[in-house]
Parts: sequence; C-alpha cells; structure tokens
Amino acid sequence: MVTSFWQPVTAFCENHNSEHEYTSIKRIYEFFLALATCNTIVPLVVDTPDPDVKLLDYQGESPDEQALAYAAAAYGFMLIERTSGHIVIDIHGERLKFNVLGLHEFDSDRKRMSVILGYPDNSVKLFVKGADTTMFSIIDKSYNMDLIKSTETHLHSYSSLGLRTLVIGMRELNTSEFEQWHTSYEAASTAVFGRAAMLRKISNHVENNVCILGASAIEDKLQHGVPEAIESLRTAGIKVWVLTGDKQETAVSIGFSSKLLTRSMTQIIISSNNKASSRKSLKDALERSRKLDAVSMQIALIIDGGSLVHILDTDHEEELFQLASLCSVVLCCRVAPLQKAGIVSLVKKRTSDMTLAIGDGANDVSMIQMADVGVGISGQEGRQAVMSSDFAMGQFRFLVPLLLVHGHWNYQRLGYMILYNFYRNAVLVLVLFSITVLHIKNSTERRNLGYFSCGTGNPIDDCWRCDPNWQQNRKRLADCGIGFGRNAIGGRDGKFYVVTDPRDDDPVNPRPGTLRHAVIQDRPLWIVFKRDMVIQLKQELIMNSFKTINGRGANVHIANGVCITIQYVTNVIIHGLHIHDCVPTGNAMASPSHIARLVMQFLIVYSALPTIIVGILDKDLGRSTLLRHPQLYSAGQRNEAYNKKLFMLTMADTLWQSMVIFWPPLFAYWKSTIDVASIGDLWTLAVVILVNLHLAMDVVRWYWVTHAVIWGSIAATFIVVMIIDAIPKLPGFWAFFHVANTGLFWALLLGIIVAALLPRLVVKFIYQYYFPSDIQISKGLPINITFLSILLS
Ligand SMILES: Nc1ncnc2c1ncn2[C@@H]1O[C@H](COP(=O)(O)OP(=O)(O)OP(=O)(O)O)[C@@H](O)[C@H]1O
Ligand SMILES: [Mg+2]
Repeated sequence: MVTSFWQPVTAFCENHNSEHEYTSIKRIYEFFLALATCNTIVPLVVDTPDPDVKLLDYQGESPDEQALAYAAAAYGFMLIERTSGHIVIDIHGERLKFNVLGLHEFDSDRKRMSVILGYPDNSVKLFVKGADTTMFSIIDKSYNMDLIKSTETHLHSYSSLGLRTLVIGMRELNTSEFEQWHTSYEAASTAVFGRAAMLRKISNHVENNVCILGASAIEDKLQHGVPEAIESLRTAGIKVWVLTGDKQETAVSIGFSSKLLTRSMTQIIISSNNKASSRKSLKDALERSRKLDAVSMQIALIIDGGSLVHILDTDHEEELFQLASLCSVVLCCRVAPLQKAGIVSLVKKRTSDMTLAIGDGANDVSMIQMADVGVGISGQEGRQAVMSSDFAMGQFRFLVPLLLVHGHWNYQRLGYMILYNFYRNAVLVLVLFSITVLHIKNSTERRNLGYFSCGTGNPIDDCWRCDPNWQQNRKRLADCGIGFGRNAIGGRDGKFYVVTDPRDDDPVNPRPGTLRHAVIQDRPLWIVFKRDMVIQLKQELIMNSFKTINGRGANVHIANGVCITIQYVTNVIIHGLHIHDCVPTGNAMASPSHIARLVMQFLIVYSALPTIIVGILDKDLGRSTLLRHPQLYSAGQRNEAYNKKLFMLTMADTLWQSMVIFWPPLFAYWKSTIDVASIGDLWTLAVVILVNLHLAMDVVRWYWVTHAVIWGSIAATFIVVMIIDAIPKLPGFWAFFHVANTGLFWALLLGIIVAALLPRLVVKFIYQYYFPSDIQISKGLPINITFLSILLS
C-alpha cells in the first residue's frame, strides 16, 4: 500500500509576461487542480450501508497518481467524474466542469504526462507532471533561478528520505498555440500508422516553457520483509542488482532501508550527462574498484540511466561488466524499461550465470521477459508484470522460499534424477545389450563344430553334412546345435523312426508310419523320411519331448494345413523341413521379441513410478533449515548435485552393477539345463530390485507413498513374473517356480544385490563421513540412516 504524504512546494512564477502573472494563491490553486486533473484516475462512486453517504474510490494503474488524487481531494479539489470529453472537480463545494481537450499519456522515455484543459471561461491550460529531470528540461528558462534552485533543494531532501518525487508544471496556451496543437493532435489521434510516434512528437512540442507549480513527494513503502529477504538472498550467494526508474537519491535511500546498501560499503557513483565524461567516470570507477577490491572492500556501484545510455552505446559494455563484477551491489537508477532489459541481457551474454528478474510494474515487463526466470509481483501497479512472468507472487519476500526452499529442492531433485535416470536406463540397456551380444556370439560362433568343414556357410550344416557318410551318422546333428538351444539332444538317444506315410487322416488315432504317430511317442525318437513328401496336417501337430524331426535327404514340406505346436516340452530338434502356408489356428506362441517388449514394459512401469514419486516428493533438507541457512543455496551454484565427476562415477557404478547382474547367473547356470527364460526371470528381478534399492538408498524423506511405490514395485515385479510364468502358452512356462525352488537362485539374487550396491555404499559412506558437503553437515548424519534402518529392520 502506498501511503502518501505530500507537500506542495509553493512556487512563484516570476514571469515577466504580465499576461501570465499569478498570485501565489492562484498558483497553489492551480497546483491542486493539476493534482486532481493531470492523471488517468477514474473515480467510482461506491455505495455505503447509509444510502445518503457515498464514497469515492479512485481507480488507476499508478498508485502514485491515486495518492496524489486523494491528497488533492483532502485539500478540497475532489475529482468527481471523468468521461472522455470532460472532467468534473468539486472545488471546496463548487463543482466545475473542465473540458479535457487532450491527454498525453505517461511514457518512460519522456517520464512525464500532460493534460490540456479547457476552462469554463474558455481559457486553455496545459498541466504537466513528471520526473524532475525531464521537468527541469522543459521549464521556462527565464524563471527566477533561485526558485528553481530551492525546488531542487526540496526535491533533493525529499528523495534523500526515500520519497518518490514528482514535479508539477503548467502553461497557458494562447489561441494560436492551441489551434496549432489541436489540429496536429486530431490528425495524430486518428492516424492509422505511426500514431504513437506522432503523438509523442506533438507532446514534446507542446510540453515546453512550463512554469513550475510545485513538487510532490510520496512514500513508496517497502513491503513487509524486504530487507530480510534481500539479506537472505545475498547470503545465499545471489548477486542483487536494483534497476529502478526512480531518482538516484530515492534509490540510494531505499537501498539503505532495504539493507541492500550498508554503511561499510564504498559507493562508486557514475552519473554523467555526456559520452566523454561517462567514459571517463567508468574508467576511473574501474581503477578505483580494482584497488578497493584488492583490499577486500565491499563496493556498491550506483549508476544512472543517462550514463548507461552513453556507456552501452559506445561499446564499453565489457568495462561496465568488469566493474559490476567487482561490486557486491549494483544500483541503476532512472533507467528506462528497455535499459533494464539491456542490463539483464548484458549479464546473460557475458556469464553463464542464471538471471532472475523481479518487478511489479509495466516498466519491468521487458526485463522480466529477458531474464532466465521472470517473477512478477501482483501489486497495485497493474497486472502486466504478472502476465509476462514465469512466477507470480504477492510479496517480494516470497522470493526467498521460492529460491532457497523450492529452488533448492528442485535443483537437488533434478540433479539427482538426471543421474538416476541415466543409471536406471543404462543398467537395463547394458544387461539387455549383454544378452544380445551373447546371443549373436552364440549363433555365429562355430564352437569347433565343423571339423568336416566344407564351407556351407552355415555352422550347423558344416558340422554334420561335410561328412560323406552323414546318412550313417545322422545323429551327429544333435551335437551341432548352437545358441540357447545348443543343449537340446532331441531324439539322439532313441531309435530311428522312418515316416513312410504323408497322410494325416485320423489325428486322434494316427496310424503308424505317419509323422503324427512318430511325434506323439513317449520315448526318444530320431524321425527321418523315407521319400519326398508333402504333409498336410488336419490339426496341430503337438510334439512330445526328446524328438528330432530330421528332413535332410528328402524334400519334406509341411504345408497348406495346420502347423506344428511345441509346448511344455524339452529337447526337440526340427531340421531340414519346409514348413509353409500354414493356416493359423489361434494358438500363436509368444515370440522372444514379444517377451523382451513385455520385460521392457515391466521395467519401465516398475521403476518409473518410484522415480516419479521420489522426483516429486523427496526433500534433502527441511524448509526451516534452508531458510535459516541461506548459504545452503550455493550448493547449486557449485553444481554439487550434477557435475561431470558425479556423472562419471554414476556411469562406472552403472557398468559395475550391470556386469554383476549379467555374469554371475550366466556362469552359475552355464552347464545346467536351466533355460534362458529362467535366467531371464532372475535378470528381470535383479534389475528391478537393484534400481529400486539404489533409489531407496538415496531417498531422504520417506512418506508412505514412497514406501508403497518402491517396495510395491519390487513386489509387483515378483507377482507379475509369477503370473507370466504361470501362463502355459508363453515360453518359459513354470520357469520361475522351477528355479525359485533352488537355493542357488536366491543366493544369486542376494549376491547380486549385495555385490552391486557395495561399492556405491562404501563410496557414499567415505564421502559423507570424510568429505561431507554443507548439505550433509546440515543433515547431521554421515549416512542415510533411514535407509540402513529400513534395510536392517
Ligand atoms: N503517471 C506518471 N505521471 C508522471 N510521471 C510519472 C508517472 N509515473 C512515473 N512517473 C515518473 O517517471 C519516472 C520513471 O517511472 P518508471 O515507471 O519508469 O519507474 P519507477 O516507477 O520510478 O521505478 P520502478 O522502476 O522502481 O518501478 C518515475 O520515477 C516518475 O518520476
Ligand atoms: Mg514503477
């Protein structure tokens, strides 16, 4: 809330022109009239419970204007009504209607506004109000200089108290001046193109030779908690720069009251009005600040908008930046909106630092948009700043929790989650990659099978077919297998069965000599064919274990009918058959790629949920600790949560964990008859358990939902693996139950988990115990005790 107190400076227009001679009383009258009229305030009549009492509410974008209008009302110049064409002022009980002939709105370049009023007596007057610098440049130079000097002294003393000052001036327009202005104003107002520029030109033309009526000073009260907030931000290692449109003295005074400036700081002021002197001041300031910096003096740089224009215009950005970098505080005053954005862009261009701009007015919009993070304060200055910001808040002090608490949490979570997700995905991918590499190696490697090698290009064929007597030695094929099926012996240990009959008339009671009859036998059989034949199956050919169907030597087609089903059986070799043009029966088998996809989905689902929950909820430190020790924020500035070293360490750990997951089960089951589906179950479980335990090790704050998702994911994986292995149609049917019955499976699982996590646990412990970071010291625990207690309980 802007509370106002104002003090008109009575000014006497020592005009030599007798036409414009005013008495001091009349000037005071004009001063208040200017306060009541030269604004964009809209008065609203508000009803009260008492029907006879009405209240006036002044609505306007600028709180300063509201304050001035209220002040004028308090002194008997009450703005009652405003329409586009006129304005009604109640002057000590007498209502006067003035025609509003023109209004030149405030803009940040002119830093003033004006209104042209037609009096009831047909005289026309121009009222101007604006910043002292721009007002003094348009006053009638024939004034009494003492008057100007005394106004300046007053303005200086007001602004040194931190008050926002405005100067009010007036000029009576004679008929020809008015006509001239009116014609161009009308033309500009209705122009389609370049309207703003035309209006600005007209306003610059008419706003001159004004006589000073007075000056006002308004207290722009600091919001609650601003000094403390600025102190916290600075302790957090954030460089605070203030960019304001205010006068230098006001800005410095507010700087002190907001604890941005302290008495122990040395102020370096650059305030010049031409190129050469700005450059010289900059140079001197740079030299001086280097000397001061050498003796570790805190420096505050105060620079005004005029000097900034010259400095930024003349390629002295680098010097300005160097100077600013040496200063602990930079205060830029009388800066225009675009200059604010220019300064933000200067910092952005020259450093890799993040910039945050916070402001409440329309004049802060460009800087808010330029900064990496824009924050708008929704206050009395309209909603433009809020509309263009990334974050909106009601009070400046909320910036502290936004940065120190939420900023810190988000940084920690994000840094950790990037590393963790790299790890989580890489562990899975590395295990799958190893499986694929092994698979390719197995299917291409000859494993010394082809000692008869006759270069068929196919390692299996090389192995048996190059033997000129292969017909007598057919069963050698059983030892020629490669890949995961290499251990299948088929019907090697059984007798030969010769298929003589291609028919499949009676699938229920197949006759001897048919393929169906051969494959349903219980004993091991090596099935061969007497001659070329096409077998058209009436129903699925459901095979029994320990069978080899060896079509070599004959041209055997299984075609145009139903196909072969191999289900719940082991040790089947089918070789040299042409199987084609099958009619699907709906009993499709799951393919390995289908299973791989399934596994991927499980992993994504099982490990994604904990990641999301921890990524949203985990907090390394509590809110009050973070607010009490703003220094903790600088962990982000030092890239503590995500940096190259951590990334490399995580990747090394990932490699280790993936190797620990992949190799031990492979070695343990190498010689056994355990198939790949069972090892696959072990790998799946190990990956899911590991990635979840890994996460659990780093969780600091446990909520029930964190417990639910982490332990729930592990449990869910077990359950789904069991469900999948209980579906007879899928390969690997019953695999899990088969292996889970053995102690080796559980020993492997436990071994993998311990061995995979141990290096990480040890490194973590050493780091936290011997080289603790600020955050770990604040936590007060050398290691994540919560996790250990969960593990041990
Ligand atoms: N409605 C107005 N009428 C006349 N002069 C104004 C008006 N609003 C602001 N001014 C003058 O123009 C100057 C610049 O205004 P601007 O809005 O750019 O910055 P500010 O409000 O002073 O500071 P900040 O950047 O902190 O918002 C003000 O200091 C004031 O002297
Ligand atoms: Mg402002």
